[in-house]
Amino acid sequence: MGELSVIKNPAALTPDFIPPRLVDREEQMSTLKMIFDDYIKSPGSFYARALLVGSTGTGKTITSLKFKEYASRSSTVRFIYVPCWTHRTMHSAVRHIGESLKMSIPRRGFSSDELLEIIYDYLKDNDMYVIIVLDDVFHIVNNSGADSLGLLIRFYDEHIGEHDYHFSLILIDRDESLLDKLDAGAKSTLGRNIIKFPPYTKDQIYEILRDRAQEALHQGTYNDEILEMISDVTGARDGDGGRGNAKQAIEILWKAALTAQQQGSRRILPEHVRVAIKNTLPVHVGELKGMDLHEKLFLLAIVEALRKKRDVPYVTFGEAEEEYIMLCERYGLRTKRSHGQLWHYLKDMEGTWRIIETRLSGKGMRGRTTLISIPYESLNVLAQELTRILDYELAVR
Ligand SMILES: Nc1ncnc2c1ncn2[C@@H]1O[C@H](COP(=O)(O)OP(=O)(O)OP(=O)(O)O)[C@@H](O)[C@H]1O
Repeated sequence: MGELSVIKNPAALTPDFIPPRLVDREEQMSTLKMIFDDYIKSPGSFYARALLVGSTGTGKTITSLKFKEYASRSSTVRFIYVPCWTHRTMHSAVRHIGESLKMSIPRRGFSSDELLEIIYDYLKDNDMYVIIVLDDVFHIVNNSGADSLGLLIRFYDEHIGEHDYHFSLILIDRDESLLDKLDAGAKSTLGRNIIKFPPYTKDQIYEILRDRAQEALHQGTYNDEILEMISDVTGARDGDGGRGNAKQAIEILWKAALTAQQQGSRRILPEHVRVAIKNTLPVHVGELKGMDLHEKLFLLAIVEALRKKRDVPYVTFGEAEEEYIMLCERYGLRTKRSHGQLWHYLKDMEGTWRIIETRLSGKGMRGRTTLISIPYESLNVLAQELTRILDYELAVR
């Protein structure tokens, strides 16, 4: 029997894939269009420059690629994309620009400034107009210094009077600290054209995943709750840096789908997602031993309630509480914690121990109730560990 296939189009889960639609980046896209429209419609008319900033996985690269699609439709302006993690010095970046134009660039003997002049003359002689994208430009600043970038940003200061702007510039960086490293002139020009990419919220990540899953996975191999489980752990949360990264979310979806497929499952199950999350996120789950006895019991109750569901990654607070009461009885504990205390434990498990995630139920359920999931660890591993600790602690009491 052949392997059951979950993944329909693996290419759609790779970083190179360009999705048909961008989720919630209309504002950034329209600012880009505003800054560059004159350059695109009347090439050479002025020097357009923009700085795209945002933490990793917030869609800066993909937005610049979508902008390229848009601009290429309506004009003769060409794009030259420079991945600065490959071309880490100004010299290497400028060579790459020349090579993209099919120029024969001498290997030695020219500084990057001289090469840039040669490229500029070539563009002028051939009546060509380009938009240069320097992605992750901090590599160049780190290796060649901010001055070399400053010279590029103010390139036409030396060519005043020509009014023949043959290239424009899009810079991409993780934060705005770049500006402080530039000279005053470059800083003020670029500072006026900053486009910010905030981290994605849970809902935005969910939408990105839904679109991606439709492209990449067979119908019926996943459901909304699987995608929600991934958005819960990757979507931005107030005051929690490092989240809101779409790249990580897509990677988790890919790993979960692959695990499901390798295990011969027809569908992605919550346990596949847990393994994928554990392999992707640098999450440190707190030492369970440090928890209160009844907090551990309540956590085991959540684990057991989730294990009964298998296909569904969430249990309600009520279901967890019922399971907790049964567990207390099984362990012969007469004094149980109150509803309010259990609620307090829940907040602690989410905020301090970082082992659960909660969300409010959406439509389809009567009223709004708190849904609990455990995305960071396999349920079997947790159940074993908790039972071992509890058996010991209760035996020695
Ligand atoms: N708004 C979006 N809609 C659909 N897919 C998106 C969106 N934003 C990001 N993605 C996807 O998430 C992944 C990461 O996006 P991208 O590479 O553009 O991030 P980035 O901000 O450039 O990250 P880095 O700083 O690490 O280079 C890509 O696979 C991209 O297709």
